[in-house]
Formats: sequence, C-alpha cells, structure tokens
Amino acid sequence: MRDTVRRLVDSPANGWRLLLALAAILYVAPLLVGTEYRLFVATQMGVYVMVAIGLNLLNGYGGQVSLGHGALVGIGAYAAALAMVDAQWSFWPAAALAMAAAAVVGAMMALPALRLSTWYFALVTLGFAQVMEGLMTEWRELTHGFAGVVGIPQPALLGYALPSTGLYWLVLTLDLLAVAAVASLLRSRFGRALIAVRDNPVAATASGVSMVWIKMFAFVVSAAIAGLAGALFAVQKTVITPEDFTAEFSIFFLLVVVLGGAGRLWGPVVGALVFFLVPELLAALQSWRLLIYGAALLVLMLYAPHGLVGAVEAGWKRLRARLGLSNIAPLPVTGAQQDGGIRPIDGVALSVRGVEKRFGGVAALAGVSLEVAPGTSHAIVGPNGSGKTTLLNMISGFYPVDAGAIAVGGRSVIGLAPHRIAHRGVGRTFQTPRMMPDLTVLDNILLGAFMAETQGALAATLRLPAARREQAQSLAEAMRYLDFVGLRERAMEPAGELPHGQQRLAEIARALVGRPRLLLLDEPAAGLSLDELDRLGELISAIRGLGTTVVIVEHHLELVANICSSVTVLERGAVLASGTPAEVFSNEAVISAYMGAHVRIEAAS
Ligand SMILES: Nc1ncnc2c1ncn2[C@@H]1O[C@H](COP(=O)(O)OP(=O)(O)OP(=O)(O)O)[C@@H](O)[C@H]1O
Repeated sequence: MRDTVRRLVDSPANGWRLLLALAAILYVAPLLVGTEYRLFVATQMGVYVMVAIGLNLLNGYGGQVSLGHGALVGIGAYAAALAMVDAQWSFWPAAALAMAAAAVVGAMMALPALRLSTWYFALVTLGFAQVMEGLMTEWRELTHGFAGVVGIPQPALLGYALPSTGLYWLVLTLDLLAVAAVASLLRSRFGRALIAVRDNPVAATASGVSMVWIKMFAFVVSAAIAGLAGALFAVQKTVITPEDFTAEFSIFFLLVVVLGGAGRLWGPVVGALVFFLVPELLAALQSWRLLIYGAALLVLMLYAPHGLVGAVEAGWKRLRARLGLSNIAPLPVTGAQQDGGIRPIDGVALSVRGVEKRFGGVAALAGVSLEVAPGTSHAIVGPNGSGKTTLLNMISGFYPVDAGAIAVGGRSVIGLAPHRIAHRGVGRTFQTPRMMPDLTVLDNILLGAFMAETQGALAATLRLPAARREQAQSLAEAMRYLDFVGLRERAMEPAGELPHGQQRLAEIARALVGRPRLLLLDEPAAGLSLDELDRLGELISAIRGLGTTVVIVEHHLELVANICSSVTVLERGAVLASGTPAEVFSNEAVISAYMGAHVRIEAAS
C-alpha cells in the first residue's frame, strides 16, 4: 500500500495527468450538467479568475498591492463595450482595445509606485479606482452615465456568435492560456527579476534590474490581463454600469489572491473557486456569509499565510517527507549541457579621486583616492567604521557621492543608478549575503544572468526557440559558476538553508554569472571556517585568473596578503597608506592605527 502511494506521489507525470483530467472535466461539464444559471456562474468565475491571475503576477510575485484592479476591469469592459456597441467593432479588436486601454491607465496608475512604499501605493491605487468610478458615471457623453452600456453583443468566432457554452469555453481556454503564459514568464529573466524585486531589491539592483522598470512592467502586464477580463465581463453581462466597478470589487480580487495563495501559480484559480462555490454551498446561511468569510480569512492569515495552495503545498511536502521522498527537485541540466569552460573576462581599471561622503555630522569619507589596474586585485582595509563599505557603496552607486570622481574603465559613474553601474560591468557582494531564501540556490544564481539575456518578454512568454536557447545557455552558465564555487550539489536546495559561508560563495557565483569586469567583494571572509577560508582564497585567485578586476574589503589580512597585489588602508574616512601588501603591512602608522587593534581583536575573538 505504502509503495503504491509512494509511486503515485513520486511521478511528476501524475501531476500532469491530474491537470489534464481536471481540464477535460471543466470542458465537458457544461454538456453533462450545464444549466443556463450554472454556465453563467461558471463563466463569471472564469472572468474573475483571469483578473486574479493578472493581480497575482503583480501582487503575489511582484509584491505590489493594488486596490485598483476592479477599476482596470471596468476600463477594459467600457472600452470593449463602447467599441462594440457605439462603433460596431467585433469582439477581438474590441478586446485588444480593452487590453491596451487598461494597460495605458495601469501605467499611469503605476507611476506613483516608482516613488511610494507598498502601502501608500495601495492607497493611491484605491483613490485611482474611486476616480475611475466617478469618471464612468460623470463622463456621460462617452460612458452613458448611470445607464451604462446596454445590448453588448455576443463575441463571434469565425463569424459565428458564441452561445453561452461557447463563451464559457472561450473564458476557460483563455484562463488556461493565461496561467501558462504567467508560468513561462516567471521562468524567464523577467519573472526572476520580479521576484527578486519583491524578496531582495538590493540583490536585484546589484544584478542590473531596474526597480522602476520592472514594477512598471508588472503593472502594465497585470493591467492588460485585467483589461481582457473586462472585455469578457462586458460580453458576458451584456449590460455594464459604473456600479459594477466599485472599490469593493477591487478589494474582492485582492482577497481572492490572498485566499488562494499570493505568489502561487494556481492560487487565483483556487481562490476564485472558493469565493464562488462557498456562497453557492452556503445559500442557506446567506445572512452569515460575510461573517464566515471574515472568520475564514482571519484563520487563514494566522495558520496558512501562503493561502490555500500554500497550505496544500506544505502538506504535500510533509507527505513526501513521510514517504521518504526528497523535496529537492532534480537538477535541470546534465553534465553534457554544461560543457564548455568559463570564458575569460576583460577586467577594467577603477579610479577613485578625492571622494567625500558625509552622513549628518559624520564624515564617512574625507577625500579618498585610489587607482586599481585592470585585472589586478586590490584590498581596502582599515578599522571598523573607517569608511570601507561606504566606498564600495559609492563605487556601485548605492550611495550618491558628495564630492570627487569615480571612473570605471575610464568612464565616470557619478550620478548613475546602481543598476546602470551594474550594466557598466560592476558586480558586487554584500557584507551580509543578499539571497532570496525561499528560492533555490540555482534560481538565486540565475538572477545574475539578467543582464546577459537579451530576449524580450513576449519571446520569453511564448517560449520562442531563441528565448529557450538563451535560457538554456544561462542555465548552463549558472551551473558552471556553481561548480566553480563548489556548490553544484546544493543547487536545488532553498538558498536560505545554506550555511552562512556557502551563501557567501553563492553570492559570488551570482555576481560572476553577470560577468563583471570589476568585482567588489565586501568582507567575503567574515564568518567563514578555516576550510572555507582556504577555498575562498583559491576562488578569488581563480576569479582574478579569469581577468576580472577584484576589489575586496577585508579584515583578514593574511588572505589579503596572499591574494592582493595592492592595498589601501583607510582610517576615519581618509587614506592612511597604500602600496603592495608587504609595504603597507610593514608601515609603522598602519601597524599602530590598525594592525595592532586588529591583532587585539583577533586575540579577543
Ligand atoms: N547609511 C548610513 N547612515 C549613517 N551613517 C552611516 C551610514 N553608512 C555608514 N555610516 C557611517 O559611516 C562611517 C563609515 O561606515 P562604513 O560602514 O563604511 O565603515 P566600514 O569601514 O565598512 O566598517 P566595518 O568594517 O565595520 O564594516 C561609520 O561611522 C558609519 O556609522
């Protein structure tokens, strides 16, 4: 018995079979048990699923809360209805117009997202939804005011008007296509960037992702999906009025996403199903409905924060563990696909001249200068608080420069945003590793390939051959760098489960996948065991061997002496000494200001 269950649970093909069987049931159900009323409810649910799929992309995967999606559905619905009724368009061009109109309005709505924090932004979207509702009522010449748009015709396919079963099938098909499209978008660099912006914006930016751009992208795609749902909403209801698109309507979609499981592919489907079926089943308890909803949501938030799908996933993992099955997915690449070594990198020079930075009354840097030749490794050392990390943050654009000049490869990077500096070939790691703990190590590393990939979002979503080829290349490249840092065996484990030292190595691998011409490492040896320290030394030498210029902030002076050809010592934001490790570490001023203290620190720890 246990073996049978084990076999059933362990076959990935069974998951697909189940999915196909469910889809087949959904397609044939109207022929077997369909009544007009049931078809109406099922189609409406399908339309709502569509909105929730789009909102899940934005909210679940992108971490942006929109309380205005109901209004975007309204815009799609009005655009399609007016085009079909007043301008006699057929359904498909009207649906395209609905998507475009919602996308444009969505982009306008997203503009504040670029400046505001999540919850302020949510409030802005709510306000926006109210304004849109007002416009739908007041702009009578266009929207027909309170009366709304009536007599919206049925969509036609190849010249034949679809009966209600046909509309149900159309919505079902579009829902399945939308899930598939979101799934393949999520597997691409766009999806990885979106999730990274949600989970670790600093890592995303350092990997070359523009926060502004990716948030805008998510909002526009999500709005376009809401627009398409709006067009379907209009043809299904045949009459639309401003009252259909109230603020509660918007909040409803957010609840569907949260209930089903934000950031879970099938979350919106399950959420909408429960929101629709429960009232049907609870018809006898109609007056208690809101109370039951509220209580259910509270319980869910407390005990299943990842929604119903999240709870099922957790249960599934427990079941697999109990059956002695691994929850770690197999590696998606074979050794053969990984063939081909790591290509050399063309390192660039770094020049820092008279750089200053103040934080209130503290002068973190007071006129620091240093030069690093291409392809060499340079260390920045100094007592705690001497300004080392601040300098790295300024070279990589995370802090603006108060005064002075910084050039990478002879070109100034002053005033550039961090993601733009990353595009100039500057990669970095952080004092505390910036990993996305719930993603696999491999997915974390793949974020580094963001800049190397060039395929557009549409090509990635449609999985065109060129996009698939590029993704396969990135995967192979990521695996090569995981091998390089010695983490191949742990590629499919959640990054958060790696010990601290390995997270550091993984972060270096991520930076390397971006093929940095200048690599900034912030205290890579902190917290490493002696073995790991040896490995790190070899690794940094190997990285320099690739050709990359390496700048390393480090307290571990033996490591510095072994791997760096030049050193700058900072003290209280100024350069105390610079030269070869031998020169610097025998300098009296350095010994008394730093190394003495350092030796004391080491002795104490
Ligand atoms: N974001 C910030 N806001 C205010 N002060 C800051 C900020 N970042 C750094 N500082 C201050 O600037 C000075 C230099 O800090 P920094 O982190 O660059 O030193 P560090 O040499 O990297 O030290 P450590 O070896 O401890 O990492 C310190 O006095 C610190 O308190």
